[in-house]
Amino acid sequence: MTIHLDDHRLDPPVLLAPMAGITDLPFRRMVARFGAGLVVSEMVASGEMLTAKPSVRAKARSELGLDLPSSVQLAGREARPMAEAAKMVADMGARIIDINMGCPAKKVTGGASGAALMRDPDHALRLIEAVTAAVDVPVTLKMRLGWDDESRNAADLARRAEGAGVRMIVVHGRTRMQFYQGQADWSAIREVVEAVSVPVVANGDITDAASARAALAASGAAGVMVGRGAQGAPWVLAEIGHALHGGPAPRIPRGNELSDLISEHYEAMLRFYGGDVGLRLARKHLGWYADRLGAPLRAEMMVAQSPEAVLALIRAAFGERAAA
Ligand SMILES: Cc1cc2nc3c(=O)[nH]c(=O)nc-3n(C[C@H](O)[C@H](O)[C@H](O)COP(=O)(O)O)c2cc1C
Repeated sequence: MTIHLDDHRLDPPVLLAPMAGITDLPFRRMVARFGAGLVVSEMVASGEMLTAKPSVRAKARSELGLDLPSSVQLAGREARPMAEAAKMVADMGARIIDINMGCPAKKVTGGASGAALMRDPDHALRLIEAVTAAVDVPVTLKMRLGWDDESRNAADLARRAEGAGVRMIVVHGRTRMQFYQGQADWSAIREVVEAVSVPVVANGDITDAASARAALAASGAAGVMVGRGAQGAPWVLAEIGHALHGGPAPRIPRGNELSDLISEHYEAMLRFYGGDVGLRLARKHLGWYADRLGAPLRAEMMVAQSPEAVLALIRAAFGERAAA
C-alpha cells in the first residue's frame, strides 16, 4: 500500500516521526538512505521562524539529497504567524508541511499550541485553514486522541481538518494527559480512520515489524509512523517496510562498515551544528547506538572532548575488532 500526497508517493508507508532535538537534517538523511516513505523535521516554532534566527531556520532545512519527500513540521498557536511561517518553509523547499497538534510539553501547551489546540477545535480549525490557504504544498496534521479521556475528539477534529484541506492525519494513540505513559491505544485510532477519507497514519510504540503489523491491524490505518524506535537504529523503518510492504531489505552494517556509518553521522552533525554544539548534541545519538548495539566505551564517548577522540572511540567501540 502506498500513500499518495499530490505527486509524492510515501512508499513504503512507514514514516519517521518528528522529534525535537532528534530528527534534525543529519538524522533524517541517515534514516532516508536506508529507506522510509517520509521523514519529518523536528517541530519549528512558527513565531521563532519569523524572527529568522539561523538556528531555527536550520531546523526547517529539508534538502535530503535523495529522491524522498521531506516534511517540515510547524508548531504555533496563532493562525497568521503559522501561515507566514508555512510560506517561508515552503519557499525553503519543504515539500509537505505538517501541523503539530500532538506535543504534550508544558512549554508548548502552556503557549496553547501543540496538543493544547485540541482543546479549542474552533481555533485549531482557523489555524489549519490559514495554513492550507497559504501554501500549495500538501498540509498534514499530527494529533493525539484528545486532551484527556473525557475529551477524545480526534475523530471530530480530523473530519473538520479534512474539510479544511488537510491531506493526511497522523494519530499518536495516547491522550495529552497520558504524555508517554502506558501503552499507545492503536484500536482507538480506528475511529479516526472511519471518520475521514484522507490517509490516517498510526503512531505510538511502533518499534519493529511485529508492532507495526499489530498497529495496522488494530487501527485500519494506511501506514505507521516510528519515533523512538529509530533512535540508534536508522534502518528500522526500512526493516518494517521490507517485512510489511515488500520494500528492499536494508543492509544493516556490521563491523567497520558500522563504525564508518556512525562516524559519518557524527561528522555530519559537526558540520551541521558547528564543532561545540555538534559535539554535545551528537552524544545522545552515540549513546543510543551503543545501547542498541551493546557496544563498549559508552561512558568514554559521553565525555570525550575532541572530535578526534570521539572518532577513535567510535572505531574502537563499533569497528571490526569490537565486533570480533
Ligand atoms: C524527544 C521527543 C521529541 C518529540 N518531538 C516532537 C515534535 O517536535 N513534534 C511532534 O509532533 N511530536 C514530537 N514527539 C512525539 C513523537 O513524534 C511521537 O508522536 C511519539 O514519540 C510516539 O511515537 P513513538 O512511540 O514511535 O516514539 C516527540 C517525542 C519525543 C520522545
